Amino acid sequence: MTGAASGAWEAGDPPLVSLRQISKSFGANRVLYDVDFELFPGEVHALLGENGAGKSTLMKILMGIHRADAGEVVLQGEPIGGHSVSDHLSRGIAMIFQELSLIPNGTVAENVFLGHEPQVARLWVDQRAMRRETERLIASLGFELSADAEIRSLAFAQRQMVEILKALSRGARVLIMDEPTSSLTMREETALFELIAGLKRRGIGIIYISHRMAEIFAIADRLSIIKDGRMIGPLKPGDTSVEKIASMMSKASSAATLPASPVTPAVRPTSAGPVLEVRSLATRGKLRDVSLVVAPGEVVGIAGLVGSGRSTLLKALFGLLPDCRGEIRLDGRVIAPGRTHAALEAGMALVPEDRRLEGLVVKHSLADNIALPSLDRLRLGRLLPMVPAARQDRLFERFRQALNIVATGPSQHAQLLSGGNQQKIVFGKWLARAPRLLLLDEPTSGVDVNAKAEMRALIRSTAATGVGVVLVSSEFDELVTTADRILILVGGSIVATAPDQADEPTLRAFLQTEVTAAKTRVPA
Ligand SMILES: Nc1ncnc2c1ncn2[C@@H]1O[C@H](COP(=O)(O)OP(=O)(O)OP(=O)(O)O)[C@@H](O)[C@H]1O
Repeated sequence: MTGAASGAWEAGDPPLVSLRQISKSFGANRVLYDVDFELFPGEVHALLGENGAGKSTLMKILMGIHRADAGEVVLQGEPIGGHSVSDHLSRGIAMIFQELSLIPNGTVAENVFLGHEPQVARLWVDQRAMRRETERLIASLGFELSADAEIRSLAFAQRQMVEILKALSRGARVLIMDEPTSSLTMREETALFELIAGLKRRGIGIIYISHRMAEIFAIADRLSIIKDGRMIGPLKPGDTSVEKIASMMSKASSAATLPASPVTPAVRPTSAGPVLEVRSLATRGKLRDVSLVVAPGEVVGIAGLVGSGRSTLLKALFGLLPDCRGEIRLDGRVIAPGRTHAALEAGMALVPEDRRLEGLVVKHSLADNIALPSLDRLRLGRLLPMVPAARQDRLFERFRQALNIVATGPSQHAQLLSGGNQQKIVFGKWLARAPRLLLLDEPTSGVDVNAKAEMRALIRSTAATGVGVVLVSSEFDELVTTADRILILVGGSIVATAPDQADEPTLRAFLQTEVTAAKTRVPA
């Protein structure tokens, strides 16, 4: 599907939204410089830029969360004055967040109309009208969804649909989507693109933020790039290429070199054998009889659909699941399952998928965050347990350069960093510990295209020092370019190894075949 071909947007239509000459600073940090941006009815306009370039800030101004220092937001020819989220929402501007904000034990209809329920004589909620309206909306978009279904029973993609219904029920004309495919299976991704085509036909304009180039070329009518707070574009996807966009986004492209001495190696290999040996690992319902071996210097990729048990496997290895059974050996030494402290001590490190919940102490400084797992090695000495701030700052500086982290300095609070830069901090803090085994769960999710390449090179160069790596990723290009071997996980079991040297389409097709085969297999 090409964006322009499937869209309702025609050049010459008046714009739905115009952002004119927008400027914004946070304290002394100037983030946006005189930015112009337009969105037309029925258009998918992709917004790109390196992590920390200012995309979310611009969108928050459009949504009324932040007020611009200068410039104006114009909706269908009318400038929007104040900055109030409810005002902008009532004018039809809505954002579909990555972390969805639904009430799990409410129904679809209750969530869709949350906060603007139809009422009977302003006394009570008109349940029937709410259901009827929800069903009408569902039917008009051709969703497969019941108005009565409870949110907690729905898959992520269906929850995303509810978020979209919620926005449309409030009369949204502008939808902002931030990395909407990151938690979707392949089939759900196709369904989302079809849904977007339907929204376009209704004249809804979509601002699509993503670091995944393939999907931008699949669905965007136009794209604009923010570089260091300044706007480049708009461009037509047909007039450019992934390489050109990557070089337009990048400042001076920084060399992906790991700081040569990551603190000091924590645990030296005790044998020349495998780094990791796992036998018959199982957790109730989620992992079944998983066995795998990782050699020193090897990157083992795990491919699977959403819900196949990929994150569970990493958590089980790292001792985060108490009800886990089986045998785990690191450098030949047995690590009891369900013991995080033992896993950490033995030299494992886990970069979790959910950086905000599991990866960062958001109210602490970047230097604190990056140093946290390495404090024992940053201390002055055994008898002098204090950690000099300068050591933490130096550690932060090394990773800031290697990963091109956009931050005001080591003392900046982690919560003020852009999403992609937060991910780089989580990645850096575990790399700094110099682990023996690095467990990576979607390590480059939300990270810009240049930084993705840098992080992948870093994973390779870390492995080259003898570290074992288990890499879970839903980005097939990441697996085929970074992993030495790719295991296929279906329904909590490793069912196959992908063919050597498989390219992206081969891996995609191989996984699909294994998923289909697993459905027909009789359970043992
Ligand atoms: N509330 C805030 N206070 C201070 N600084 C902020 C705040 N919000 C964002 N920033 C800073 O503004 C800059 C732009 O951040 P923004 O989140 O807009 O980037 P982004 O392009 O969306 O990045 P990403 O791709 O990583 O999501 C960053 O340097 C960030 O640290």
